[in-house]
Amino acid sequence: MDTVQWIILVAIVALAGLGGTIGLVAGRGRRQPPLPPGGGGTTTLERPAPEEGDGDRSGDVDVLDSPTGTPGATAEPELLEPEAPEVERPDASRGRLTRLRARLARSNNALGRGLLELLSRDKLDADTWDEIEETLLLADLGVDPTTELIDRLRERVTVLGVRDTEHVRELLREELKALVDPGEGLDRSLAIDHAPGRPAVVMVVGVNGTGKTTTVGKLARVLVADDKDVVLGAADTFRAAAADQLATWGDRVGVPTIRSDRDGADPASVAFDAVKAGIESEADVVLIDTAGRLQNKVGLMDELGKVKRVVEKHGPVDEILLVLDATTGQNGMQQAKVFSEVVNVTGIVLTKLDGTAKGGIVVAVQRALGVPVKLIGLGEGPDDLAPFEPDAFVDALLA
Ligand SMILES: Nc1nc2c(ncn2[C@@H]2O[C@H](COP(=O)(O)OP(=O)(O)OP(=O)(O)O)[C@@H](O)[C@H]2O)c(=O)[nH]1
Repeated sequence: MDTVQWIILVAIVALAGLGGTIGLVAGRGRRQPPLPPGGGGTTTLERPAPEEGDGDRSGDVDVLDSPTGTPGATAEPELLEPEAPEVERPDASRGRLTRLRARLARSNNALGRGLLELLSRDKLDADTWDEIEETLLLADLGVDPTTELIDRLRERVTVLGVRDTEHVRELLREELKALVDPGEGLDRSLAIDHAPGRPAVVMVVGVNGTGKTTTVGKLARVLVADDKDVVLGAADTFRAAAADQLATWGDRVGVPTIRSDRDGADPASVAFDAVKAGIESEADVVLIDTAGRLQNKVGLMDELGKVKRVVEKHGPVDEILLVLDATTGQNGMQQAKVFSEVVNVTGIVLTKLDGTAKGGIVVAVQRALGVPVKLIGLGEGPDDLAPFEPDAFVDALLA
């Protein structure tokens, strides 16, 4: 080959190489989908803030956002499809308390072990009974239940002369069980069976910081694990982060969240839209998170009362769950009373029972409100919420 032929050959090879590179770059560019609106991979779409008191609007719920939903119309929908986030399959709710029992037993060690030790002493004198009383009061059992328990135990242990540890444990178990589950027709099931044409509506109320939003998120997972279609309503519009937090819980299990993008928007309107979206999507359950500022009772009453009234335009609210932080003791009892005067509480959720030796609060709060504990929170993990089962609870206390 002479020089001219060499130059022509090198030029052809160089051009072919350049063409290939351009092709690869262009191809990669086409396959790269643009970020979904808002970026960051979140799929929560936000609605304009509703007008104050404008609850009864129709046709404007355009915000049923879901990780599996499709964003707004585009010329090339296949290029704009966001990557579907991984949807988790939560643990089944059955038997959860048994699984989480070790946490309850650990934190309430002082109660169960302490009582058993005291009751197994050779001599059950007045001082020992005082110590037993103190242990029960420290566990927040409340004065009346403590007196009742001591009277009954005194009678059975002293009079019958029961001494061996197994027998004492059995008597204590029976007496604690009688207090935790007084058998006055306390129905611990959640009212989550939807009526024809509308979902069951569950409102979750409580002071901020008690674990309300977390509980709504965990409860959504319990329901999803039980094959329910759920819609979340972020009616805690007082703190914008609360709606973000709720939407994140929902996203993880493929549950849509209805929210407003405006801080301080009308909570009743958001709750109304959530139920409306639940009806339209034929959901089984709508869970509504609310704000619980306790600045004064009148303000709270106005806000929660309005949310309930507006939601009831769609049909009755089936369940009102009051979330109480078990670590707050008597303070929590005070909150419970205020809330129960404001709304008709139908069930109690006791959170943070993993971090307190005050398991006796279950008895105290049921007595004070005449309403059953239906769920308990036993940790910060997503599946650390369990249906309350009196037998498993008492067994854990005495483990
Ligand atoms: N250890 C423990 N922590 C919990 C439990 N439930 C909730 N928490 C924690 O309590 C803190 C407050 O929970 P939130 O759900 O934000 O409380 P909130 O009542 O909704 O408060 P706002 O978001 O301000 O309305 C969070 O750090 C939760 O992880 C529980 O059962 N055990």
